[in-house]
Amino acid sequence: MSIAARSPFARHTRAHHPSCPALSRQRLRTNITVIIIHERTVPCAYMHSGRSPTWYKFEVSSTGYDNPKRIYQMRQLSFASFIVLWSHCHQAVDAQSLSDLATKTFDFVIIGGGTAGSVIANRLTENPKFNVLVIEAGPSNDGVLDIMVPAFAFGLANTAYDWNFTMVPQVGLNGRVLTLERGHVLGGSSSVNGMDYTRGSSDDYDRFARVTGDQGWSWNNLQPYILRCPPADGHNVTGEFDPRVHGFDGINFVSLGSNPLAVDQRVIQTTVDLKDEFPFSLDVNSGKPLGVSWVQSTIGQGERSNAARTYLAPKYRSRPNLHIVLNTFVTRVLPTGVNGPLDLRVVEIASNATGPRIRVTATKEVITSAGSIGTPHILLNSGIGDKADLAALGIKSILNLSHVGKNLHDHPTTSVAFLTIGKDVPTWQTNATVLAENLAQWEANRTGPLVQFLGHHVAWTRIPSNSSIFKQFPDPSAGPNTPHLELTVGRSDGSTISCDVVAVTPTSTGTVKLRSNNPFDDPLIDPQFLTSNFDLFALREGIRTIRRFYSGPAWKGYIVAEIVPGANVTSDDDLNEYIRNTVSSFAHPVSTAKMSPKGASNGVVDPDLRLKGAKGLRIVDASVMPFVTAGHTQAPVYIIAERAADIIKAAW
Ligand SMILES: Cc1cc2nc3c(=O)[nH]c(=O)nc-3n(C[C@H](O)[C@H](O)[C@H](O)COP(=O)(O)OP(=O)(O)OC[C@H]3O[C@@H](n4cnc5c(N)ncnc54)[C@H](O)[C@@H]3O)c2cc1C
Repeated sequence: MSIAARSPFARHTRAHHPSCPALSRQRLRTNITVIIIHERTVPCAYMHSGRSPTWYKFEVSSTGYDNPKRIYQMRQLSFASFIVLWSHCHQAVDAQSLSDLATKTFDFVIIGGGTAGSVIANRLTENPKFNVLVIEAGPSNDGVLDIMVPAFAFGLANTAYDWNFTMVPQVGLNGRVLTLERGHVLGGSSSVNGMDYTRGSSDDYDRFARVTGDQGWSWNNLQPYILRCPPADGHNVTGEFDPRVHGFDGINFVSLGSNPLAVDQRVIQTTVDLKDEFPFSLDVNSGKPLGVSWVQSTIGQGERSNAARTYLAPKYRSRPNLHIVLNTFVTRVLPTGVNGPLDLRVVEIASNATGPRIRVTATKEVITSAGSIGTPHILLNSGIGDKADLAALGIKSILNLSHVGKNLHDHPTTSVAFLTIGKDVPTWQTNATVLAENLAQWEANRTGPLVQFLGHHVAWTRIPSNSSIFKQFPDPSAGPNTPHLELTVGRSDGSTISCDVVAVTPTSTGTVKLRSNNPFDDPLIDPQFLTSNFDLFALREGIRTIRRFYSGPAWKGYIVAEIVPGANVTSDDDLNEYIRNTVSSFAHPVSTAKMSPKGASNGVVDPDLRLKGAKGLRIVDASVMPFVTAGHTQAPVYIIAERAADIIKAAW
């Protein structure tokens, strides 16, 4: 059952409003006015060809709502998506339905219907005796083209599906202010992410086990949960992955790229020509990711496989014991007020900043799955965090846990791009006719170029052990199977090749703090990028490594020139300046409510993910990782959430 109220505009589907590329002003049948106020070209983070897709900025006004003007951005062809977006944003639960929640009984209340929250909701409601409520701040993911179509993944930043966070000025990046995308929609960041599926290394999980004192978090002991995410795809994938390291009956889809790229063979040839430095690795998810492997993505049956589509599929959403409320913001968790140990089973919610605050109580547990930014934000607003910091903002402390919001790890990334002799062919990014054709194919049978997202290969490399940097820093990686660098080789759009260089074992750590005592104010996010020289060294090393990759024989006569940073940018100082001016977040913030051993004074949760110093509340999301894994972070979140669901079920 879903409690989400129906939108008055829900009837405005794609069928009612076909694409309208020439639109400049459109009055719809309802009271919405849409005006294109600004047209701009968004530089493609992953391509340096200068042929970025054109986007449009909309000012939207309506009567009858308390938030009459909003600015949205989207592709021209996505006007229909705009209508879906608008209707979803206004599927607000009315005050009556919201206060009705306070009178109902729930065994578990899950804060955040994101990646982890969807897994927990699914697994707990397998038991018909558990009545579960999920509270999600964002709208529904249903029918949103930019979420469903894999190739449109970059269209989701700065929309209503993104929290639109900005960071504090980064001292390590010449004071630049970066954005941080986070999913603000059912399915959370799995609904907006780049869909890369990487578990990280076996060392990463063995280190989780070591630092938490719980062998249940080790690579071997997590295998039942790791194998719940299978690769499934229509084409012949022999030689592109290792079926022995995958399960085939999980809920999520994971697949291999289905549209061959012109450069694929050159990449594979490089793993032969330069095999000492860039060996072929059959499966990035074997626990030993080092080498060049085929990319695995959370794409299935031609569509993004996000947690809302899979773990909250209609057959699960229709369970009578699962209740999902959308567009509803959790402001705080509160004590039950019963004498005895601090018992945090009350959740305070509101539709918006000025609306009434309603309290919902869980009879068994509250599970916070609001992500690495949302979770510490809610805890701090609740008075759970560093007592002195909270006092400075006038917030009464209910639990002095100084590590809340500390220890923020994220992956800094820069890029390298080359000009090739490859010919530009019109693509959906550059040509409206091609886009219309590709979209028609995708809509007809979920195939074609729009099922692709970026390239097919990634190289995972280590900084050599005799490198000078290890005289200044201990090796920050979790072990010898663990890469220091991710290099997205083989991403080509015809005439250019681009490559993300990612430092996947960063040593800079930062914070998530409160800006004010108003829960509706965005937090202060400060990853402290490149404040550690190790991270700067790693990115320099990454740029030099990628230059060696593309100087292999397979690329002779194909690569014409280096576009950025440019072949003349070679000295440490010049590379440092380029890196400081270009680094952005790879969108992998974690560890802001990290796990530590039972009884340890550091950390925020114990290895069973219970909040330290209280009862009634667990945290299950990316914030509990003690370190960032050396890979993308959604697979670890799925794995953590699958095990957490079993821990919770066992407890009850
Ligand atoms: C742009 C982008 C690209 C990425 N690319 C990749 C990739 O290619 N591969 C990969 O493995 N990982 C990628 N990631 C990272 C990965 O998606 C995340 O690490 C993972 O999904 C986080 O899961 P989570 O459950 O911790 O949080 P989320 O999935 O973000 O879920 C948190 C949920 O809580 C909700 N919420 C937050 N605060 C509140 C509140 N106060 N009240 C109610 N609800 C609230 C949010 O709206 C959200 O739905 C990417 C992330 C982004 C944003």
